[in-house]
Amino acid sequence: MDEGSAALVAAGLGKRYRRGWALRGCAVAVPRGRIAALVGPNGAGKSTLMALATGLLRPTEGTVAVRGKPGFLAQGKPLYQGFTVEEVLHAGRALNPDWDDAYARRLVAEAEVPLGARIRTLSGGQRTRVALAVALGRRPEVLLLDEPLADLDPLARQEVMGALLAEVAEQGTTVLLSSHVIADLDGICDHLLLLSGGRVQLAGDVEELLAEHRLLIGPRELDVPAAAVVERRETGRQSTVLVRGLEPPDDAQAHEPTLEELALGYLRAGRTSGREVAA
Ligand SMILES: Nc1ncnc2c1ncn2[C@@H]1O[C@H](COP(=O)(O)OP(=O)(O)OP(=O)(O)O)[C@@H](O)[C@H]1O
Repeated sequence: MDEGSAALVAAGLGKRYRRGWALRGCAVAVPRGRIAALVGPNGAGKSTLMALATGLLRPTEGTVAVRGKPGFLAQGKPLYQGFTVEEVLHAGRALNPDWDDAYARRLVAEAEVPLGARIRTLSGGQRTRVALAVALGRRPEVLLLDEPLADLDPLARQEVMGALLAEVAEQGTTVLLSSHVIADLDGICDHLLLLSGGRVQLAGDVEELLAEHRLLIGPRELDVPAAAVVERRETGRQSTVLVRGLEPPDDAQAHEPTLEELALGYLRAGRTSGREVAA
């Protein structure tokens, strides 16, 4: 990876809370203009990485840098519940010297959210669209979104992602987006950062990663070189094996994994090999 062109870079990054390490030895390089998926199970360190990148937390060791004007949408979309949408936009303008009011208002109008409505009366999807308008109103170059899709129904998730994609494609914004629903990120994210137990388990260009892997389905006794196996499961008389950099054997069906199959394979493998960071 060429770190020189990266918009978000971390080296040897670690964060220790009183209970132990939440993140350790993380090397990250998200290339400029990419939409990067930040994926991992509960407690993997995703929010911690976001908070370190935005400067809300200080690293215990190592470094992290955002190269460009940052924008951040924290988990839970913190907007004042008693404010109207108009008041939220007003606060955005008052707090940010480089606020683009026309742009933020256009995004709210596109979401068909009434300006006079109080935040607490909005649906989850509408609230997310307002929170995104506030985050984008600053015209960030690097946008960090911590689970923006949580609590949204599938239709609202699609709408929010569509709106976000249209904006960042137009502006060339770099995005780091965390989500538990990996299927939502398929076809949208072109870079993957997979965290597990506070470590980076897999990172890189999504298309390249998918092309390097195959999901094999074959007989239980399917013979695959151990070095190529990422994860292997046996059900009944069948083996399902995720492999990297291997010409599929003749007695197996092979297909390129989806982003979800790839990520789940690595996450399950990480769980069983006990690579967690000691607390
Ligand atoms: N303020 C804190 N004090 C102590 N421990 C913390 C704190 N914040 C997070 N942790 C711990 O650090 C680890 C990583 O947490 P983090 O919130 O970064 O994970 P996450 O991947 O965002 O999880 P989730 O998917 O559940 O949101 C967890 O073990 C968590 O308990």
